[in-house]
Amino acid sequence: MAGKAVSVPPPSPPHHPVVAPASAPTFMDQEELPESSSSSDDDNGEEFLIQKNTLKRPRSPDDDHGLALGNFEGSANAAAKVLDVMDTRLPSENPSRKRQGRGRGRGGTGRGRGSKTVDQTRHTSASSVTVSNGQHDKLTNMDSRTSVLPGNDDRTALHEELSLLRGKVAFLEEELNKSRQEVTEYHQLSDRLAKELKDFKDQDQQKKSKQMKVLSDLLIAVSKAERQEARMKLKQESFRLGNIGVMRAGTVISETWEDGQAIKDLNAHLKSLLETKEAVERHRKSLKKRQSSDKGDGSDAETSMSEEDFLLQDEICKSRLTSIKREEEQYLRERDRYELEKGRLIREMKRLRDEDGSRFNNFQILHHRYALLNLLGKGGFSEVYKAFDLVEYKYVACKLHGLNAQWSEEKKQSYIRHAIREYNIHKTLVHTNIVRLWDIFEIDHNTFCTVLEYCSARISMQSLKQRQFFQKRKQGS
Ligand SMILES: Nc1ncnc2c1ncn2[C@@H]1O[C@H](COP(=O)(O)OP(=O)(O)OP(=O)(O)O)[C@@H](O)[C@H]1O
Repeated sequence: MAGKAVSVPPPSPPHHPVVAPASAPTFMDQEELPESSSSSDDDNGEEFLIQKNTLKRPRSPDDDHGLALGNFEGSANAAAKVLDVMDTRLPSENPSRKRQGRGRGRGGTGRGRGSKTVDQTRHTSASSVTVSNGQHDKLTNMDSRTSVLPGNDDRTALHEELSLLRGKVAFLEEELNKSRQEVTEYHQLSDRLAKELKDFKDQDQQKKSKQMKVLSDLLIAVSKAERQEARMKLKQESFRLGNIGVMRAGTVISETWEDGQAIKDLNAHLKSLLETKEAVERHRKSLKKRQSSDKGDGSDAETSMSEEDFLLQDEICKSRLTSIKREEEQYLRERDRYELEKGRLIREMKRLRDEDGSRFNNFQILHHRYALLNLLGKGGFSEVYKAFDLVEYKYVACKLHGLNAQWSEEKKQSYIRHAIREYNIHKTLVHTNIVRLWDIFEIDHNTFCTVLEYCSARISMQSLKQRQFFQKRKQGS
Protein backbone atom coordinates (compact mmCIF):
# COMPACT_ATOMS: atom_id res chain seq x y z
CA MET A 1 0.00 0.00 0.00
CA ALA A 2 2.87 2.37 0.78
CA GLY A 3 4.30 1.79 -2.66
CA LYS A 4 1.00 2.65 -4.23
CA ALA A 5 0.80 5.91 -2.31
CA VAL A 6 4.16 6.92 -3.78
CA SER A 7 2.98 6.28 -7.31
CA VAL A 8 0.02 8.64 -7.07
CA PRO A 9 0.31 11.23 -9.83
CA PRO A 10 0.52 14.90 -8.92
CA PRO A 11 -2.88 16.57 -8.62
CA SER A 12 -4.07 18.06 -11.88
CA PRO A 13 -5.51 21.54 -11.80
CA PRO A 14 -9.28 21.65 -11.38
CA HIS A 15 -10.80 22.03 -14.79
CA HIS A 16 -14.51 21.57 -14.14
CA PRO A 17 -15.61 25.12 -14.03
CA VAL A 18 -19.32 24.36 -14.20
CA VAL A 19 -21.05 26.60 -11.72
CA ALA A 20 -23.30 24.57 -9.58
CA PRO A 21 -26.91 25.66 -9.34
CA ALA A 22 -28.30 26.56 -6.00
CA SER A 23 -30.44 23.45 -6.08
CA ALA A 24 -27.42 21.14 -6.26
CA PRO A 25 -24.76 22.33 -3.90
CA THR A 26 -23.82 18.87 -2.87
CA PHE A 27 -22.42 17.96 -6.20
CA MET A 28 -20.04 20.88 -5.93
CA ASP A 29 -19.12 19.73 -2.49
CA GLN A 30 -18.30 16.42 -4.00
CA GLU A 31 -16.25 18.09 -6.72
CA GLU A 32 -14.30 19.89 -4.06
CA LEU A 33 -13.29 16.70 -2.35
CA PRO A 34 -9.62 16.77 -1.39
CA GLU A 35 -7.18 15.79 -4.10
CA SER A 36 -5.81 12.95 -2.03
CA SER A 37 -9.18 11.24 -1.89
CA SER A 38 -9.61 11.69 -5.61
CA SER A 39 -6.21 10.35 -6.39
CA SER A 40 -6.62 7.46 -4.04
CA ASP A 41 -9.77 6.49 -5.88
CA ASP A 42 -7.80 4.09 -7.98
CA ASP A 43 -6.04 2.65 -4.99
CA ASN A 44 -9.08 2.09 -2.88
CA GLY A 45 -11.10 0.76 -5.73
CA GLU A 46 -14.81 0.16 -5.59
CA GLU A 47 -15.21 0.57 -1.87
CA PHE A 48 -14.12 4.17 -2.10
CA LEU A 49 -16.46 4.83 -5.00
CA ILE A 50 -19.39 3.54 -3.04
CA GLN A 51 -18.45 5.57 -0.01
CA LYS A 52 -18.13 8.69 -2.08
CA ASN A 53 -21.49 8.18 -3.74
CA THR A 54 -23.14 7.38 -0.44
CA LEU A 55 -21.90 10.67 0.86
CA LYS A 56 -23.35 12.56 -2.01
CA ARG A 57 -26.66 10.73 -2.24
CA PRO A 58 -28.54 12.17 0.73
CA ARG A 59 -27.72 15.68 -0.34
CA SER A 60 -29.33 15.24 -3.78
CA PRO A 61 -32.63 17.07 -3.70
CA ASP A 62 -34.21 15.79 -6.88
CA ASP A 63 -33.16 12.40 -8.11
CA ASP A 64 -36.30 11.87 -10.13
CA HIS A 65 -37.11 15.19 -11.64
CA GLY A 66 -34.26 17.59 -11.08
CA LEU A 67 -33.08 17.69 -14.65
CA ALA A 68 -34.30 21.03 -15.83
CA LEU A 69 -34.09 21.27 -19.55
CA GLY A 70 -33.24 25.00 -19.71
CA ASN A 71 -30.26 24.88 -17.41
CA PHE A 72 -27.43 23.00 -19.05
CA GLU A 73 -25.08 23.38 -16.17
CA GLY A 74 -27.72 22.24 -13.75
CA SER A 75 -28.61 19.42 -16.11
CA ALA A 76 -25.02 18.30 -16.30
CA ASN A 77 -24.79 18.32 -12.53
CA ALA A 78 -28.05 16.47 -12.19
CA ALA A 79 -26.92 14.02 -14.83
CA ALA A 80 -23.69 13.52 -12.93
CA LYS A 81 -25.75 12.85 -9.81
CA VAL A 82 -27.88 10.31 -11.60
CA LEU A 83 -24.69 8.65 -12.71
CA ASP A 84 -23.48 8.65 -9.13
CA VAL A 85 -26.71 7.05 -8.06
CA MET A 86 -26.24 4.47 -10.74
CA ASP A 87 -22.69 3.90 -9.57
CA THR A 88 -24.05 3.18 -6.14
CA ARG A 89 -26.90 0.98 -7.39
CA LEU A 90 -24.90 -1.04 -9.83
CA PRO A 91 -21.96 -2.15 -7.75
CA SER A 92 -21.67 -5.43 -9.58
CA GLU A 93 -20.46 -3.82 -12.73
CA ASN A 94 -16.96 -4.55 -13.82
CA PRO A 95 -14.79 -2.75 -11.28
CA SER A 96 -12.02 -2.29 -13.79
CA ARG A 97 -14.37 -0.25 -15.90
CA LYS A 98 -15.22 1.97 -12.97
CA ARG A 99 -11.60 2.41 -12.26
CA GLN A 100 -11.06 3.28 -15.87
CA GLY A 101 -13.76 5.95 -15.75
CA ARG A 102 -12.68 7.45 -12.51
CA GLY A 103 -9.01 6.94 -12.72
CA ARG A 104 -8.47 9.98 -14.88
CA GLY A 105 -7.97 12.33 -11.99
CA ARG A 106 -10.11 15.03 -10.61
CA GLY A 107 -10.11 17.07 -13.69
CA GLY A 108 -11.49 14.11 -15.59
CA THR A 109 -14.54 13.59 -13.39
CA GLY A 110 -16.93 14.42 -16.18
CA ARG A 111 -14.92 12.29 -18.55
CA GLY A 112 -14.91 9.38 -16.19
CA ARG A 113 -18.64 9.57 -15.88
CA GLY A 114 -18.96 9.76 -19.60
CA SER A 115 -17.07 6.53 -19.93
CA LYS A 116 -19.25 4.90 -17.38
CA THR A 117 -22.31 6.17 -19.09
CA VAL A 118 -21.21 4.45 -22.24
CA ASP A 119 -20.34 1.28 -20.41
CA GLN A 120 -23.59 1.17 -18.51
CA THR A 121 -25.55 2.13 -21.53
CA ARG A 122 -23.97 -0.76 -23.35
CA HIS A 123 -24.80 -2.96 -20.44
CA THR A 124 -28.42 -1.91 -20.44
CA SER A 125 -28.69 -1.72 -24.18
CA ALA A 126 -32.25 -3.15 -24.24
CA SER A 127 -33.86 0.05 -23.13
CA SER A 128 -31.29 2.77 -23.53
CA VAL A 129 -29.67 4.45 -26.45
CA THR A 130 -26.27 3.13 -27.54
CA VAL A 131 -23.51 5.68 -27.40
CA SER A 132 -20.33 5.36 -29.43
CA ASN A 133 -16.90 6.07 -28.04
CA GLY A 134 -16.72 9.17 -30.11
CA GLN A 135 -19.89 10.46 -28.52
CA HIS A 136 -18.52 9.66 -25.15
CA ASP A 137 -15.38 11.69 -25.80
CA LYS A 138 -17.47 14.48 -27.10
CA LEU A 139 -19.59 14.39 -24.00
CA THR A 140 -16.61 14.45 -21.67
CA ASN A 141 -14.98 17.23 -23.62
CA MET A 142 -18.23 19.11 -23.62
CA ASP A 143 -18.52 18.59 -19.89
CA SER A 144 -15.24 20.35 -19.35
CA ARG A 145 -16.01 23.12 -21.84
CA THR A 146 -19.66 23.82 -21.13
CA SER A 147 -19.26 26.75 -18.82
CA VAL A 148 -16.59 28.27 -21.03
CA LEU A 149 -18.20 28.00 -24.45
CA PRO A 150 -21.82 26.92 -24.43
CA GLY A 151 -22.08 26.65 -28.19
CA ASN A 152 -24.71 24.86 -30.27
CA ASP A 153 -22.70 21.66 -30.46
CA ASP A 154 -22.34 21.60 -26.74
CA ARG A 155 -26.01 22.15 -26.30
CA THR A 156 -26.80 19.31 -28.64
CA ALA A 157 -24.30 17.12 -26.88
CA LEU A 158 -25.80 18.00 -23.54
CA HIS A 159 -29.25 17.32 -24.89
CA GLU A 160 -28.08 13.98 -26.08
CA GLU A 161 -26.51 13.19 -22.75
CA LEU A 162 -29.62 14.35 -21.02
CA SER A 163 -31.87 12.16 -23.08
CA LEU A 164 -29.49 9.29 -22.50
CA LEU A 165 -29.60 9.84 -18.80
CA ARG A 166 -33.36 10.15 -18.84
CA GLY A 167 -33.58 6.85 -20.63
CA LYS A 168 -31.28 5.36 -18.07
CA VAL A 169 -33.25 6.80 -15.17
CA ALA A 170 -36.44 5.45 -16.68
CA PHE A 171 -34.80 2.09 -17.14
CA LEU A 172 -33.52 2.09 -13.58
CA GLU A 173 -36.89 3.10 -12.26
CA GLU A 174 -38.40 0.29 -14.20
CA GLU A 175 -35.80 -2.09 -12.78
CA LEU A 176 -36.47 -0.77 -9.30
CA ASN A 177 -40.19 -1.30 -9.74
CA LYS A 178 -39.53 -4.79 -10.97
CA SER A 179 -37.31 -5.48 -7.98
CA ARG A 180 -39.94 -4.07 -5.66
CA GLN A 181 -42.53 -6.24 -7.27
CA GLU A 182 -40.23 -9.22 -6.94
CA VAL A 183 -39.67 -8.44 -3.28
CA THR A 184 -43.43 -8.20 -2.75
CA GLU A 185 -43.91 -11.46 -4.59
CA TYR A 186 -41.14 -13.03 -2.58
CA HIS A 187 -42.76 -11.86 0.65
CA GLN A 188 -46.10 -13.19 -0.50
CA LEU A 189 -44.48 -16.47 -1.45
CA SER A 190 -42.64 -16.79 1.84
CA ASP A 191 -45.88 -15.94 3.71
CA ARG A 192 -47.70 -18.57 1.71
CA LEU A 193 -44.95 -21.10 2.35
CA ALA A 194 -44.94 -20.33 6.07
CA LYS A 195 -48.70 -20.78 6.13
CA GLU A 196 -48.44 -24.01 4.18
CA LEU A 197 -45.73 -25.26 6.55
CA LYS A 198 -47.89 -24.41 9.53
CA ASP A 199 -50.87 -26.16 7.92
CA PHE A 200 -48.68 -29.14 7.14
CA LYS A 201 -47.42 -29.28 10.73
CA ASP A 202 -50.98 -28.98 12.03
CA GLN A 203 -52.11 -31.70 9.66
CA ASP A 204 -49.17 -33.85 10.68
CA GLN A 205 -50.02 -33.32 14.33
CA GLN A 206 -53.66 -34.12 13.65
CA LYS A 207 -52.65 -37.17 11.68
CA LYS A 208 -50.38 -38.30 14.49
CA SER A 209 -53.04 -37.84 17.13
CA LYS A 210 -55.54 -39.59 14.84
CA GLN A 211 -53.08 -42.43 14.35
CA MET A 212 -52.55 -42.59 18.10
CA LYS A 213 -56.29 -42.67 18.64
CA VAL A 214 -56.82 -45.39 16.04
CA LEU A 215 -53.92 -47.39 17.41
CA SER A 216 -54.98 -47.06 21.03
CA ASP A 217 -58.61 -47.91 20.07
CA LEU A 218 -57.36 -50.99 18.29
CA LEU A 219 -55.18 -51.99 21.22
CA ILE A 220 -58.03 -51.39 23.62
CA ALA A 221 -60.35 -53.53 21.47
CA VAL A 222 -57.78 -56.32 21.39
CA SER A 223 -57.19 -56.03 25.13
CA LYS A 224 -60.91 -56.10 25.83
CA ALA A 225 -61.22 -59.23 23.71
CA GLU A 226 -58.26 -60.70 25.61
CA ARG A 227 -59.91 -59.87 28.91
CA GLN A 228 -63.12 -61.53 27.80
CA GLU A 229 -61.25 -64.56 26.54
CA ALA A 230 -59.26 -64.76 29.76
CA ARG A 231 -62.44 -64.79 31.79
CA MET A 232 -64.07 -67.43 29.60
CA LYS A 233 -60.98 -69.58 29.76
CA LEU A 234 -60.91 -69.11 33.51
CA LYS A 235 -64.47 -70.42 33.72
CA GLN A 236 -63.63 -73.48 31.64
CA GLU A 237 -60.45 -74.12 33.53
CA SER A 238 -62.22 -73.63 36.84
CA PHE A 239 -64.75 -76.25 35.81
CA ARG A 240 -61.94 -78.58 34.79
CA LEU A 241 -59.38 -77.90 37.49
CA GLY A 242 -61.22 -76.29 40.36
CA ASN A 243 -62.26 -73.07 41.97
CA ILE A 244 -61.81 -71.04 45.09
CA GLY A 245 -64.74 -71.56 47.41
CA VAL A 246 -65.64 -69.87 50.64
CA MET A 247 -65.78 -71.88 53.80
CA ARG A 248 -67.43 -70.70 56.92
CA ALA A 249 -66.31 -71.98 60.29
CA GLY A 250 -68.36 -70.19 62.93
CA THR A 251 -67.68 -66.52 62.45
CA VAL A 252 -64.49 -67.13 60.48
CA ILE A 253 -64.81 -67.12 56.72
CA SER A 254 -61.91 -68.65 54.83
CA GLU A 255 -61.13 -69.52 51.24
CA THR A 256 -60.75 -73.17 50.22
CA TRP A 257 -59.96 -74.93 47.03
CA GLU A 258 -62.63 -77.06 45.41
CA ASP A 259 -61.34 -79.49 42.80
CA GLY A 260 -62.76 -79.39 39.29
CA GLN A 261 -64.19 -82.24 37.25
CA ALA A 262 -60.93 -83.34 35.62
CA ILE A 263 -59.13 -83.56 38.95
CA LYS A 264 -62.13 -85.29 40.52
CA ASP A 265 -62.14 -87.85 37.68
CA LEU A 266 -58.41 -88.34 37.96
CA ASN A 267 -58.66 -88.85 41.70
CA ALA A 268 -61.50 -91.33 41.18
CA HIS A 269 -59.39 -93.25 38.65
CA LEU A 270 -56.48 -93.30 41.03
CA LYS A 271 -58.74 -94.48 43.84
CA SER A 272 -60.20 -97.32 41.82
CA LEU A 273 -56.73 -98.25 40.60
CA LEU A 274 -55.54 -98.32 44.16
CA GLU A 275 -58.50 -100.56 45.12
CA THR A 276 -57.73 -102.91 42.23
CA LYS A 277 -54.11 -103.00 43.20
CA GLU A 278 -55.00 -103.82 46.76
CA ALA A 279 -57.39 -106.58 45.61
CA VAL A 280 -54.70 -108.14 43.39
CA GLU A 281 -52.18 -107.97 46.17
CA ARG A 282 -54.68 -109.58 48.54
CA HIS A 283 -55.36 -112.34 46.02
CA ARG A 284 -51.64 -112.93 45.60
CA LYS A 285 -51.13 -113.13 49.32
CA SER A 286 -53.97 -115.65 49.67
CA LEU A 287 -52.47 -117.74 46.87
CA LYS A 288 -49.15 -117.83 48.63
CA LYS A 289 -50.86 -118.77 51.89
CA ARG A 290 -52.76 -121.62 50.22
CA GLN A 291 -49.62 -122.87 48.54
CA SER A 292 -47.71 -123.05 51.79
CA SER A 293 -50.65 -124.73 53.63
CA ASP A 294 -51.01 -127.31 50.81
CA LYS A 295 -47.42 -128.15 51.16
CA GLY A 296 -47.62 -128.49 54.96
CA ASP A 297 -50.72 -130.69 55.57
CA GLY A 298 -50.53 -132.74 52.31
CA SER A 299 -54.14 -132.12 51.04
CA ASP A 300 -55.69 -134.43 48.47
CA ALA A 301 -54.73 -134.05 44.90
CA GLU A 302 -58.29 -133.04 43.80
CA THR A 303 -58.61 -129.92 45.97
CA SER A 304 -54.96 -128.94 46.09
CA MET A 305 -53.40 -126.79 43.32
CA SER A 306 -50.44 -127.99 41.46
CA GLU A 307 -47.17 -126.12 41.69
CA GLU A 308 -47.52 -124.96 38.11
CA ASP A 309 -50.99 -123.51 38.82
CA PHE A 310 -49.63 -121.55 41.73
CA LEU A 311 -46.83 -120.22 39.64
CA LEU A 312 -49.21 -119.28 36.84
CA GLN A 313 -51.64 -117.50 39.18
CA ASP A 314 -48.77 -115.64 40.76
CA GLU A 315 -47.48 -114.56 37.38
CA ILE A 316 -50.92 -113.23 36.45
CA CYS A 317 -51.08 -111.21 39.69
CA LYS A 318 -47.61 -109.85 39.15
CA SER A 319 -48.30 -108.70 35.63
CA ARG A 320 -51.60 -107.09 36.72
CA LEU A 321 -49.77 -105.29 39.50
CA THR A 322 -47.14 -104.11 37.05
CA SER A 323 -49.74 -102.73 34.66
CA ILE A 324 -51.62 -101.11 37.57
CA LYS A 325 -48.39 -99.52 38.70
CA ARG A 326 -47.74 -98.21 35.19
CA GLU A 327 -51.24 -96.83 34.99
CA GLU A 328 -50.89 -95.31 38.42
CA GLU A 329 -47.65 -93.61 37.43
CA GLN A 330 -49.36 -92.19 34.40
CA TYR A 331 -52.21 -90.83 36.53
CA LEU A 332 -49.77 -89.38 39.02
CA ARG A 333 -47.90 -87.62 36.24
CA GLU A 334 -51.19 -86.24 35.02
CA ARG A 335 -51.99 -85.12 38.52
CA ASP A 336 -48.66 -83.23 38.68
CA ARG A 337 -49.55 -81.55 35.42
CA TYR A 338 -52.92 -80.64 36.82
CA GLU A 339 -51.22 -79.24 39.89
CA LEU A 340 -49.13 -76.97 37.68
CA GLU A 341 -52.20 -75.92 35.72
CA LYS A 342 -54.00 -75.39 38.98
CA GLY A 343 -51.19 -73.09 40.18
CA ARG A 344 -51.42 -71.12 36.95
CA LEU A 345 -55.16 -71.00 37.25
CA ILE A 346 -54.95 -69.69 40.78
CA ARG A 347 -52.47 -67.00 39.65
CA GLU A 348 -54.73 -66.09 36.76
CA MET A 349 -57.71 -65.91 39.09
CA LYS A 350 -55.73 -63.62 41.37
CA ARG A 351 -54.60 -61.52 38.40
CA LEU A 352 -58.14 -61.08 37.13
CA ARG A 353 -59.38 -60.29 40.58
CA ASP A 354 -56.60 -57.72 41.02
CA GLU A 355 -57.36 -56.31 37.57
CA ASP A 356 -61.03 -55.94 38.43
CA GLY A 357 -60.11 -54.18 41.65
CA SER A 358 -57.43 -51.92 40.15
CA ARG A 359 -57.98 -48.21 39.61
CA PHE A 360 -55.94 -48.34 36.39
CA ASN A 361 -58.09 -50.96 34.67
CA ASN A 362 -59.92 -48.64 32.28
CA PHE A 363 -57.27 -48.29 29.57
CA GLN A 364 -55.82 -44.91 30.54
CA ILE A 365 -53.06 -43.26 28.53
CA LEU A 366 -50.30 -42.24 30.90
CA HIS A 367 -47.79 -39.46 30.31
CA HIS A 368 -49.42 -38.81 26.88
CA ARG A 369 -47.80 -41.91 25.41
CA TYR A 370 -48.27 -45.15 27.39
CA ALA A 371 -51.59 -46.84 26.65
CA LEU A 372 -52.33 -49.13 29.58
CA LEU A 373 -53.73 -52.49 28.52
CA ASN A 374 -54.09 -55.53 30.80
CA LEU A 375 -52.66 -56.22 34.23
CA LEU A 376 -49.59 -58.46 34.16
CA GLY A 377 -49.22 -58.97 37.87
CA LYS A 378 -49.14 -57.40 41.27
CA GLY A 379 -46.07 -56.85 43.43
CA GLY A 380 -45.66 -55.85 47.04
CA PHE A 381 -46.41 -52.18 46.47
CA SER A 382 -47.05 -52.14 42.79
CA GLU A 383 -49.23 -53.17 39.89
CA VAL A 384 -47.57 -54.05 36.60
CA TYR A 385 -49.55 -53.39 33.42
CA LYS A 386 -48.80 -54.35 29.88
CA ALA A 387 -48.78 -51.09 27.95
CA PHE A 388 -48.08 -49.79 24.48
CA ASP A 389 -45.70 -46.92 23.89
CA LEU A 390 -47.49 -44.77 21.31
CA VAL A 391 -44.34 -42.79 20.56
CA GLU A 392 -41.80 -45.59 20.16
CA TYR A 393 -44.39 -48.11 18.93
CA LYS A 394 -43.45 -50.96 21.24
CA TYR A 395 -44.90 -52.91 24.14
CA VAL A 396 -43.63 -51.97 27.57
CA ALA A 397 -44.43 -52.91 31.18
CA CYS A 398 -45.66 -50.02 33.29
CA LYS A 399 -45.02 -50.62 36.96
CA LEU A 400 -47.31 -48.41 38.99
CA HIS A 401 -45.88 -47.89 42.44
CA GLY A 402 -48.54 -46.95 44.94
CA LEU A 403 -47.51 -45.40 48.20
CA ASN A 404 -49.68 -46.32 51.11
CA ALA A 405 -51.90 -43.34 51.80
CA GLN A 406 -51.71 -44.19 55.51
CA TRP A 407 -47.94 -43.75 55.54
CA SER A 408 -46.39 -40.72 57.13
CA GLU A 409 -44.88 -38.11 54.85
CA GLU A 410 -41.44 -39.15 56.09
CA LYS A 411 -42.00 -42.79 55.13
CA LYS A 412 -43.30 -41.78 51.71
CA GLN A 413 -40.23 -39.64 51.08
CA SER A 414 -37.97 -42.46 52.17
CA TYR A 415 -39.72 -44.87 49.79
CA ILE A 416 -39.42 -42.40 46.91
CA ARG A 417 -35.73 -41.89 47.70
CA HIS A 418 -35.17 -45.65 47.57
CA ALA A 419 -37.14 -46.00 44.35
CA ILE A 420 -35.18 -43.17 42.68
CA ARG A 421 -31.89 -44.72 43.77
CA GLU A 422 -33.05 -48.06 42.36
CA TYR A 423 -34.11 -46.32 39.15
CA ASN A 424 -30.76 -44.58 38.78
CA ILE A 425 -28.90 -47.87 39.17
CA HIS A 426 -31.32 -49.84 37.01
CA LYS A 427 -31.31 -47.42 34.07
CA THR A 428 -27.57 -47.89 33.63
CA LEU A 429 -27.79 -51.69 33.48
CA VAL A 430 -27.70 -53.17 30.01
CA HIS A 431 -27.70 -56.97 29.93
CA THR A 432 -29.68 -59.62 28.05
CA ASN A 433 -30.94 -61.11 31.32
CA ILE A 434 -31.93 -57.81 32.89
CA VAL A 435 -35.04 -55.97 31.78
CA ARG A 436 -34.30 -52.43 30.63
CA LEU A 437 -35.72 -49.49 32.49
CA TRP A 438 -36.86 -46.80 30.05
CA ASP A 439 -38.67 -44.10 31.94
CA ILE A 440 -40.02 -42.85 35.27
CA PHE A 441 -42.73 -40.28 35.95
CA GLU A 442 -45.18 -39.21 38.62
CA ILE A 443 -48.87 -39.95 38.29
CA ASP A 444 -50.17 -38.30 41.44
CA HIS A 445 -49.02 -37.48 44.95
CA ASN A 446 -49.12 -41.14 46.02
CA THR A 447 -48.30 -42.91 42.75
CA PHE A 448 -45.42 -42.98 40.31
CA CYS A 449 -44.65 -45.19 37.36
CA THR A 450 -41.52 -46.89 36.05
CA VAL A 451 -41.53 -48.03 32.44
CA LEU A 452 -39.76 -51.36 31.88
CA GLU A 453 -38.93 -53.54 28.95
CA TYR A 454 -41.84 -55.91 28.40
CA CYS A 455 -41.11 -59.60 29.00
CA SER A 456 -43.52 -61.75 27.06
CA ALA A 457 -44.87 -65.04 28.43
CA ARG A 458 -42.54 -66.84 26.04
CA ILE A 459 -39.52 -65.21 27.64
CA SER A 460 -40.95 -65.83 31.09
CA MET A 461 -41.38 -69.53 30.25
CA GLN A 462 -37.81 -69.65 28.98
CA SER A 463 -36.49 -68.08 32.15
CA LEU A 464 -38.66 -70.49 34.18
CA LYS A 465 -37.14 -73.45 32.33
CA GLN A 466 -33.67 -72.00 32.81
CA ARG A 467 -34.35 -71.61 36.51
CA GLN A 468 -35.59 -75.22 36.72
CA PHE A 469 -32.49 -76.39 34.85
CA PHE A 470 -30.16 -74.56 37.21
CA GLN A 471 -32.09 -75.82 40.25
CA LYS A 472 -31.72 -79.44 39.02
CA ARG A 473 -28.01 -78.93 38.44
CA LYS A 474 -27.67 -77.50 41.92
CA GLN A 475 -29.51 -80.49 43.44
CA GLY A 476 -27.39 -82.90 41.40
CA SER A 477 -24.05 -81.43 42.46
N1 LIG B 1 -41.02 -56.29 32.74
C1 LIG B 1 -42.05 -57.09 32.94
N2 LIG B 1 -42.63 -57.69 31.89
C2 LIG B 1 -43.68 -58.50 32.07
N3 LIG B 1 -44.24 -58.73 33.26
C3 LIG B 1 -43.71 -58.16 34.36
C4 LIG B 1 -42.60 -57.28 34.24
N4 LIG B 1 -42.28 -56.85 35.47
C5 LIG B 1 -43.17 -57.41 36.30
N5 LIG B 1 -44.02 -58.19 35.65
C6 LIG B 1 -45.14 -58.95 36.22
O1 LIG B 1 -45.58 -58.29 37.40
C7 LIG B 1 -45.46 -59.15 38.52
C8 LIG B 1 -45.04 -58.32 39.72
O2 LIG B 1 -43.86 -57.65 39.41
P1 LIG B 1 -42.58 -57.72 40.39
O3 LIG B 1 -42.24 -59.10 40.70
O4 LIG B 1 -41.55 -56.84 39.78
O5 LIG B 1 -43.17 -57.05 41.65
P2 LIG B 1 -42.45 -56.86 43.06
O6 LIG B 1 -41.00 -56.74 42.88
O7 LIG B 1 -42.97 -57.85 44.00
O8 LIG B 1 -43.09 -55.45 43.40
P3 LIG B 1 -42.55 -54.36 44.43
O9 LIG B 1 -41.41 -53.72 43.70
O10 LIG B 1 -43.72 -53.46 44.55
O11 LIG B 1 -42.18 -55.07 45.65
C9 LIG B 1 -44.47 -60.19 38.13
O12 LIG B 1 -44.74 -61.38 38.79
C10 LIG B 1 -44.69 -60.35 36.65
O13 LIG B 1 -45.77 -61.22 36.39
